Amino acid sequence: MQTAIATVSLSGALNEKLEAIAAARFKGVEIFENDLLSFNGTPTDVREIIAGLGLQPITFQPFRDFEGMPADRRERVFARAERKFDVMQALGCDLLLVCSNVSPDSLGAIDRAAADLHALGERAARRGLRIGFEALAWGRHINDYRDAWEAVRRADHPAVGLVLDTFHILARKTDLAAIASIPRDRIFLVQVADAPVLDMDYLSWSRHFRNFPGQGDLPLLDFMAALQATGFDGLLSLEIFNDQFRAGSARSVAVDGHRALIYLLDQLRARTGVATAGVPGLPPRARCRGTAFIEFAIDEGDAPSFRRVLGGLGFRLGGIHKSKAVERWCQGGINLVVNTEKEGFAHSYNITHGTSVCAIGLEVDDAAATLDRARKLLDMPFRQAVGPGELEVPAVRGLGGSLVYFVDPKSELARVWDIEFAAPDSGPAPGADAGLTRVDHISQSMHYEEMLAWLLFYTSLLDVTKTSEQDVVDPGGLVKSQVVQAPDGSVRIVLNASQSNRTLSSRFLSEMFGSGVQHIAFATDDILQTVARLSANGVDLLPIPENYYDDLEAKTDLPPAMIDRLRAHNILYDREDGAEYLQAYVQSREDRFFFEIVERRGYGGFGAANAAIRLAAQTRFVRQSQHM
Ligand SMILES: O=C(O)c1ccc(O)c(O)c1
Ligand SMILES: [Mg+2]
Repeated sequence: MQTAIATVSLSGALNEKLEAIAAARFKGVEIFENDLLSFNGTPTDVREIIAGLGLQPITFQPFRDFEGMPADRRERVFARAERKFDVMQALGCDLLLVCSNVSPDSLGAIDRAAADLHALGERAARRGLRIGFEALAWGRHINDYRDAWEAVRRADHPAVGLVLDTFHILARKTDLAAIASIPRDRIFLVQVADAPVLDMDYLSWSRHFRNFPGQGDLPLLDFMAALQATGFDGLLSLEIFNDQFRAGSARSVAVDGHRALIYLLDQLRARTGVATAGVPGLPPRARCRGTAFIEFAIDEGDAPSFRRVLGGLGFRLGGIHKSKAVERWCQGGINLVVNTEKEGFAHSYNITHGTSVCAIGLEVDDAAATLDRARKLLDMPFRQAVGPGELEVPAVRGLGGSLVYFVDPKSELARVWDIEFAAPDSGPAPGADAGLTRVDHISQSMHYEEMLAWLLFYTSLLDVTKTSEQDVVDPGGLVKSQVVQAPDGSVRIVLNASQSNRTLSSRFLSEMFGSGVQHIAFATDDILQTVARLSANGVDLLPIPENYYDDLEAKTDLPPAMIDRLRAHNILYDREDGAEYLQAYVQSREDRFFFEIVERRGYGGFGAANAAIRLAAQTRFVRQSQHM
């Protein structure tokens, strides 16, 4: 299988797109005519750029409104095609993609389309070129791959073949059974695109909302399995019309595309047991066992107050790094790493972002295999110099340049705390343990354009599923929120983004100079006891308005004494199908990260019903603090 991507999928000028495509290690490229027309260079120049980058131009496209034109316009259409053939020969590209006619002037009948395709095939063959015919979902007469195939079959010309595009096929929910009857050498090109399920006309949906395989909701694996059954081993190309991708960085979008394709073929192998030739086998998606640690990059000036916050939350100093200015703070099964080093990764991260989470450590079944998978998915491994007596903990770059480390219970990594840390001689007197048991979830804020990329990063690497996208109302605008989580809930990561720059999520991005962890939720088995201890430790919780509790009283059958306790401690409450969720937020005076406490009583969600209340309370609180 040869992997490729269409230039239309990326931002920039043609040369920039080509460079990004080569850098992302694709072999082939579909040249979109508009990218050529707007490029300041001849087709021969483009041919040289492509060759210089080690790429192959696999298709020139699209050639529109061809088949079924009335007799008086037919010659004109062929003359137009001959001009495109000239360009293709200069480009060194042998396949012209002809998409089905959308013109109201066009005439139907498969035989007419077949005759036109045959005649075009004759002309193409004279120049050593080929024609691939594709059914657009909104084609006037041909909008179904089965009709396109019938036209190609009847054209009966070796230079005329079929182009299958998953968007057009799956958007219309076309039955896939007929793919099995298409001889594999008659399929000249397969274009893959995913998309979220949206209720809109095919053309707008296709031109603005396509995304990479795995980023949308279309049953791409069903299609791939049907295609694999034909023995197809040809060109597989991403053709993604997406407004966010066109606005993003061509280089990172191209890498995302390749990652998505590798992951798609990996899932296909897992499903059918048949590997795709030329695609390396990957270790399975990493099974998550929990959050091993969260590392904070802190400068020395901020460290005392940060330690006070941790102490107030019931954490105690559990270890001091043997050779670095790094501390381990513990409570229940939670490990927080406080890094105040003056060099190295955490230090540079702190210089750019200030006090922030610079790394997340995930416990997986097999850390080395996880890193191997990450490499094969074109994720970015991270290494820095390791001192004597230190372990090299496998890591990749995560959101906003932060790190994701992998540890496991089966290697030396399991003993990292014993190997690298010594017991503290003395430390600040700890506040009372607050009963926090584990990291419940980590919430990350990012730019809207990045969200699809990070969903793909997590879902392709880890054994996690994503929930559907939710809109949360912030006083400053809407926030899109989507969760990736392990099947057993051992790891839950909430991804937030908004297009408004006035939401808490966006203010965090500007305050922190980039995307990153905005809040961390710790779990407790008894939130009432936890908040009582926090209160005794002098920790203030975010005030929740009285109206909220009045409404809670009206809509639930909670006993008044319980409502009073929730009210007294500023605890938010949600119930779904008998399962309960209780949450409280630690006050934060800035638009920076903050902590949350949650108790789940069989509850799997994230208190979506309370999100708007909480965001309003936080916004109000930060504004008041800033005016004090
Ligand atoms: O949106 C279009 O017009 C268009 C053009 C060429 C394609 O291959 C396609 O899938 C869509
Ligand atoms: Mg297409």
